[in-house]
Amino acid sequence: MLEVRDLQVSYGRAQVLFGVSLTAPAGSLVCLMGRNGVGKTTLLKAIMGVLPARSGTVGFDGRELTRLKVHERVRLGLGYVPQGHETFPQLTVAENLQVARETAGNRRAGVVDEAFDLFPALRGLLKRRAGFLSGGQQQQLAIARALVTEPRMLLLDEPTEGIQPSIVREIEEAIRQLHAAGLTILLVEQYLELALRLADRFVILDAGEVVRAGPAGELGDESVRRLLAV
Ligand SMILES: Nc1ncnc2c1ncn2[C@@H]1O[C@H](COP(=O)(O)OP(=O)(O)OP(=O)(O)O)[C@@H](O)[C@H]1O
Repeated sequence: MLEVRDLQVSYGRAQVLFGVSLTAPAGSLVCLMGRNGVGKTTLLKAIMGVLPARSGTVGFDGRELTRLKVHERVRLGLGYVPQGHETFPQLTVAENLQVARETAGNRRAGVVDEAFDLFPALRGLLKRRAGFLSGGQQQQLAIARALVTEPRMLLLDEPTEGIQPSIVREIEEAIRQLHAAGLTILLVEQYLELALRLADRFVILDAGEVVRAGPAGELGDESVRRLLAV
């Protein structure tokens, strides 16, 4: 279970998160939503330790993570797929996965194969440099890269953004399978229909604060749609 309490985050003097609290129960899929620029990416980065929290706490499975470094959070079970995937373009698919496995200190050999079960197309691209893959394939590689660290929780930042529809469907199916397998997932997703199909719960941010949270069934409410309308 992930427990974020009263998190405040700033870029220099510009405060972006103003006391955000949210809970993702073990095994749940929580959709983090909100208009552009409200702080969704900032929240994920602060949960991972990519950005420091000014105050507040991040707890995971009973441990306080707030002062730990990114790689320590990875070793404790958090996996992260950043917005725009951020794969290493000069490295091959195999090397991208190898780097992640080493960072996490994971020696189990079968783990890469399991990631390919989810995205079989990547198996034939092992020697291709990531920079030469399509955007959708790079996104799949980024998810596979997070999975080889064997996380218990996955943070996914808009994995379907700007991706061709056929691969969006594959990514949606992969997320569904990971959720069904028991992974806890925090998914940033702008597309309401996708959130309705995947989420158990949702949290909406607006101007760096949580303005609404609840079970996914409420996502269809007019009042929720209004919070998301541009
Ligand atoms: N490195 C940075 N330095 C200063 N301000 C930043 C930086 N990154 C983001 N911001 C600002 O912080 C606010 C929140 O940005 P953030 O990327 O977290 O929002 P978001 O909800 O993820 O948006 P989007 O849906 O567009 O990805 C925005 O006003 C943005 O301009």
